[in-house]
Order: sequence, then structure tokens, then C-alpha cells
Amino acid sequence: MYLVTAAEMGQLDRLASSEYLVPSIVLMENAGLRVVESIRRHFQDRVKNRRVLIFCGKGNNGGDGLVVARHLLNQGAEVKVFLLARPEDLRGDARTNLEIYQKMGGRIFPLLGESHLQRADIALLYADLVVDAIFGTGFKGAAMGLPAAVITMINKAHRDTVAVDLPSGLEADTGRAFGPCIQATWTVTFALPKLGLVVEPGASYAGRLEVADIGIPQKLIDSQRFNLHLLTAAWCRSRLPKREASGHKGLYGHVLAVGGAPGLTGAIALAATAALRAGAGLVTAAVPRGVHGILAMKTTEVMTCPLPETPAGYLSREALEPILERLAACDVLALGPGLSRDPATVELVKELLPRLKAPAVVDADALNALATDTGLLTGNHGPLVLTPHPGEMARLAGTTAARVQEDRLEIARKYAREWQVVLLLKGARTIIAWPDGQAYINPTGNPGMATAGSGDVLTGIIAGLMAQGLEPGVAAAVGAFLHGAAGDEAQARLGQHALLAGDLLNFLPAVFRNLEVEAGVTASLGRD
Ligand SMILES: NC(=O)C1=CN([C@@H]2O[C@H](COP(=O)(O)OP(=O)(O)OC[C@H]3O[C@@H](n4cnc5c(N)ncnc54)[C@H](O)[C@@H]3O)[C@@H](O)[C@H]2O)[C@H](O)CC1
Ligand SMILES: [K+]
Repeated sequence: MYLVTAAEMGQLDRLASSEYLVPSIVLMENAGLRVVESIRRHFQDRVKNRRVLIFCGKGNNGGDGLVVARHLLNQGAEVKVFLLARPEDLRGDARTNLEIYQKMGGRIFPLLGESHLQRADIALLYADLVVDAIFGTGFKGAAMGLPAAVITMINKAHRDTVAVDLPSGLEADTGRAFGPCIQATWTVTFALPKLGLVVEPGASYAGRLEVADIGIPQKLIDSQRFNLHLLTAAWCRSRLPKREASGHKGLYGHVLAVGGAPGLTGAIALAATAALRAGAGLVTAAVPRGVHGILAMKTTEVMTCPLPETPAGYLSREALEPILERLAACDVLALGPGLSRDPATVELVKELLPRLKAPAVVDADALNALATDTGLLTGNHGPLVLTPHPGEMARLAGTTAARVQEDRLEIARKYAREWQVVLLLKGARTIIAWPDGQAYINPTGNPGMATAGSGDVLTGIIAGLMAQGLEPGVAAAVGAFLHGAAGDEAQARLGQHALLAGDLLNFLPAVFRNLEVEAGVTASLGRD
């Protein structure tokens, strides 16, 4: 499902009218009707006599709100419109809908100054539903003055609230709210989801997200070649590796997982097992000789291989040739889980990277090793998937984690393009940026997954999918979706606090089954 910016949405609006002759007032009417249908579902179709307050701004978002008011009035609801503008300030389609609503006997309450706030505050005490039609994609910066006071008042009332297109106070393009922002129970957004609705904190302000079709021609949407996508279950399901009835383990690829160090065998065990859970036919975990026995004890289905180590027990540069020899018989390398930052190991990673031909997932301390010489990434290298968390991304980019978090999408895209890698930037709403500029945002997952080993499981899942033939970018996207969905399944049964990375492995089978059986996470988001 495409994700769009406010500007892209405005362009779609304009082209729908100019190129496809869809009058803008028809789009507004459809938008309002979709919100009314959603409200009817919310009230199990019992709308009559429901007390609905509709807060309208002066723009077209307010216009949508007036369409909602008109239809709810027609359906017997008790409607009050609070207008944050003078009627004469409304223009075009919004003004038309104001006048129709008034001709139908609809009531307008001005909300222009402090003196008007109290009446709205009292009305909120008795409201069954609040409709937020103050600001939409035209909003920029921070809500201040009266709009800020109204938004704060609505939030304090703690009534069920549906946001029209966007929760007012939220920036459509960044998902940031620099001032007060409506905390919506749910949001009905039009045509396509805006980026700000699927990244934090916007996703939390939006509540449950519905994407409503308002009649923008699909041919027009497809012609725009948008390059930002919200990952959906349907998209992932259609790209899962197929299992042939006559399949045998050789068909499903062989992953070589390289990592581990004294006291750090859990990470490589999790990653290797996750690769098998993701469907790889064979997995070999190559670790320093000194911990090889421990790893062999920890795992059953995973084959293990001892590698040369330093006197302190970390992978040494002498491991280079044995790794390359092993890799010649494998399909994918997963490099990094539990690797440690031992100087000899760092040197090993820097010598290994330029010699890789097979696709590789590079994570954890292998990323930290590359951060000491990112020239290795701008040079020639095989197909790479980098899976940094914000701190590792900061080290790779020579900036701070805070700066990375401020501009996640742009930073992920910049380095995916610069280094010609698939760059998966972890965090709430993981971003998967491809070297060709396409980018995907993952909606699955929860804070319970911020636990030791969770990233190692993701590395293994991605390597396991690549071993079965998925392109690196697709494997990273599908892997992120599955990883987060396993975390959601685990949270549903175990809660967030007790969740362990190992639980993700146990819930992966259920996630695969769900993905094959139903539309899953994005059923409520409508078409793929
Ligand atoms: N295809 C579609 O998506 C359709 C969208 N519709 C609705 O139209 C709005 C966008 O309408 P627009 O008039 O461009 O902007 P807003 O209604 O969001 O009005 C914002 C309004 O407020 C002013 N403003 C901006 N920032 C601030 C601020 N920080 N403080 C105060 N005021 C601010 C700005 O000047 C604007 O006038 C879209 O969201 C949909 O709801 C169509 O109705 C149907 C098709
Ligand atoms: K709104």
C-alpha cells in the first residue's frame, strides 16, 4: 500500500479534477460519506439521537466535517458543529457544504475566542462522539492559540473521537506534533495513508487507522509511481517462498551464520535457529573454537563449525579463509550476532566484506566494525542487508542516535542509496530502504520486543528467507513484518514485560500460518 506526503495527496486531488474530471466537491462528499459510514459501524448502525460534536476548521478538512454533519443530521443524530472560523472565512467546497448544512437547519456554534470555549466544554460532557475536522493535510508546524486550546480541551474530555483524514495538530509528512494534537480513537484517512499516520508518534495519535476510498481513479494513483510503501500482510504473503511438495532441504538454501564470542553464544544460537524457523533448509553456525562446544550443546537442528580464535577466544583474522571456504558451499551469510568488538575480530570483518560474493545480512558488532571504515561500503561489495538499530546507524553515519531518530526515513534512504545496500533501520515502525529508492515501513511489532536477542532473531529470519531465494530487499521487508508479527502474537499471550527473544521463535510458525490463511494485520486497512 502506497504511503504519501501531503503534497503528493494534494497533487492527486488536483489531477483527479483536472485530468479525470472528478469535481473536488465529489471527492469531499465521498470523504464525508466514508466517515459517516465508519461512524455508523462504530455505533452498530444506531445513529439516531446520538450526540455528535463536529469541530470544523476553515479549510477543506472542515469541509469534510460539514459533509459529515449534514448526513448525520439527516440520519437523526443530534449534531452540533463548532466552527473555528467565521462563516465568511470559508471558501469553495467547504463554504458550499456549510451553506447546505445551514439551509437544512443545522446548528453552527462559533468557536473563535476564549468566551466560546466553555459552551464547547459543556457540550463535550454529554457527547457520544467527537469528530475532529479542524486540520488535515494542510496543517504545518504547531497548533497554537485557540486551536491549541480546543485540541487540549477535546483530549481532556476523553470522549470517543474520530479524526478526519489526520488527527489535528499532526504533521502529515513526519508524524510529529510540535504542539497539542488530537488523541483519536480512530482515524479515517482518504485515498492513501499519509506517512505521518504510520510512524511514531503519529501512529499513536491516529489510533486505529482506516483508509477510505473516495473515488480517486486507481489508474491515476498507479501513474504517480510513489516509492514509499506501508508493508501489508497481503504484500508479504504474495512474496513468501513457496514450498514444493517434492521439496528437500537442499532446495531451501543453506545459511552460514558467523558470530559468537566468550559469553556471547546466545545471539548466534538465536540467529541460526531463526533462519531455520524462517524455512532455510540448512544452517551452519561458525563460532570461535573455544565456544563451539557450548553452541553445539545449545542447538540441535543447527550444524556448528569451530573457527580460529585469538588467545582471548574471539574470532581472529585466521578465520578469514575457513569462512570463505564454508561460504562457497552456502547461499547466504549472516554476520554479526554475538561477534564482539575485539580488535582482531574488527580486522577480520573489514577483510571479509570486500571478498563476499554471496548475499549477506550484516548486523550488530559487524556493523560496528564497518563503522570504523565505511569506505568498505562505498566500494564494490556483494548484495548486503544492513540491519542497524539507531545507535549502530549513528556510528555508521557519524552522527547521533537522536539525529537518526529525527529523520529516520531520509537517513535510511540516503545511506541505502549511497552504499547501494538494503538498509533496515530498526525501531518503532522499522524502515526498509532499498538501493533503488523504494522504501517500506513495517507496521507490526511492539515495545515488548526491545529485549536482548530480538535483533538476532530478525537477522536469522532475513537470512533464512534469502536462502530460499528472496531478493535481499524483499527478504528484509518480509522478515521485518514476520518478526514484528511474531512479537505481536507473543505480546498477545505473554504481555510485553515478560517477552523474550526466544518467544519470537516459538510464535513464528503461527505467524506463517496466519499469513497464509488470512489478510492478517492489514485487514482493516482495506485494499493492499
Ligand atoms: N484527496 C483528498 O485527500 C481529499 C482531501 N480533502 C480534505 O482536504 C484536507 C486538506 O484541506 P486544506 O484546506 O488543504 O487544509 P486543511 O483543511 O488541513 O486546513 C488547514 C488550514 O489551517 C491552516 N493552518 C495550517 N497550519 C496551521 C497551524 N499550525 N495553525 C493554525 N492554522 C493552520 C491552513 O492555512 C489551512 O487553511 C484534507 O486533509 C482532507 O480532509 C478533501 O476534502 C477531499 C479530498
Ligand atoms: K482532522
